[in-house]
Amino acid sequence: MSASVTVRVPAKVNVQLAVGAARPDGFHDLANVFLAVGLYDEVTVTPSPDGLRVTCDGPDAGQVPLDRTNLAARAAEALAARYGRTPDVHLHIAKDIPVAGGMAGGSADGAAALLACDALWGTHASREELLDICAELGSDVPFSLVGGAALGTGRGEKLRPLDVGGVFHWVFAMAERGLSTPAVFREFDRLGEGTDIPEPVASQPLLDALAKGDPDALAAAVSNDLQPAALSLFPELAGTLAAGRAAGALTALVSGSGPTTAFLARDPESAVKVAETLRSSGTCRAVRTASGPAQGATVLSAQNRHGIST
Ligand SMILES: C[C@](O)(CO)[C@H](O)COP(=O)(O)OP(=O)(O)OC[C@H]1O[C@@H](n2ccc(N)nc2=O)[C@H](O)[C@@H]1O
Ligand SMILES: Nc1ncnc2c1ncn2[C@@H]1O[C@H](COP(=O)(O)OP(=O)(O)OP(=O)(O)O)[C@@H](O)[C@H]1O
Repeated sequence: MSASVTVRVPAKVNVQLAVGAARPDGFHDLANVFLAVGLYDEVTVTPSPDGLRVTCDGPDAGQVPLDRTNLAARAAEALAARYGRTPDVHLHIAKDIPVAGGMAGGSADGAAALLACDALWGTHASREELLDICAELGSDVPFSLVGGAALGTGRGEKLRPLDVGGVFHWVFAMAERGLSTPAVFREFDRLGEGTDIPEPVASQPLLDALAKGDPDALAAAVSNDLQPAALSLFPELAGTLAAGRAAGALTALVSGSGPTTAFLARDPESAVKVAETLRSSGTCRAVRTASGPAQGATVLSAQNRHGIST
């Protein structure tokens, strides 16, 4: 049995986020087109005789809960419960995905911890079982496991993989503070009060643009129904979006529930230019470039108790 397993897991951007009316259970039906992008967390799991423990390093580590509310801890507990064992592991998160940024950072850690514990414990859960546990943990977690590009329906957990015909180059601007996902959905409900909210449907031009790998067509088709709600709670984001557009981005949008803003560039050179301009614009905390699609949660290395890679 391995004594340490490391899993790498990507962030996501939603290139389409169509949101329906609130359901009786409080969730919203979505047509959620996910694209995984190359900003990664790594979760390393090792046996811990003293019980479950979480540690974290990285620029945003101070904002990550280290108790049992951490999605990585919840994933380890969920897998252990299914297989009738104790979740006696140390989970270390090397965090590079912004926290509370709308890029599914916590969800990514949940998916990574699940895959890592499955490998460490040799539980050999089926893909379906892993996806079931992911869906219990959160709406974005199944996609973090799968990666690539996918259409999420239901609350976002029912996935259909999508073809992507090329690499898309993105710039991400991190905001000065986070936004709470439930608060953004609540604001969406408030803004929509008294209006007819249509059923969420995936955009065919958008799916075609992804399949062709055509950045201009994708730029013309992206949409995010949560953007007005995110802007209402965080009006300064309008300035960041405008700065990126003025810098030559093909399009600018809020990533998921925000407040990270996403800018599509035609090529890597143009992404670097947009990133430089945004960095000096004074409208954001930090700027990163990343391309997608990126691979979902992947076991990077496993070591036995003698420290030998297996
Ligand atoms: C905004 C997105 O990131 C887009 O991918 C997701 O829809 C949010 O996914 P997530 O963070 O995994 O969300 P969950 O942990 O499942 O739910 C957190 C909260 O967000 C709201 N929520 C989430 C998903 C959904 N389809 N409808 C909702 O209304 C609910 O208030 C819920 O209590
Ligand atoms: N492993 C984790 N990493 C970061 N935050 C976590 C983690 N586990 C739980 N959380 C909690 O979840 C909250 C949201 O963090 P997260 O980074 O997942 O937001 P997000 O990227 O906006 O999520 P999403 O895009 O899925 O809506 C944090 O404020 C934190 O309290």
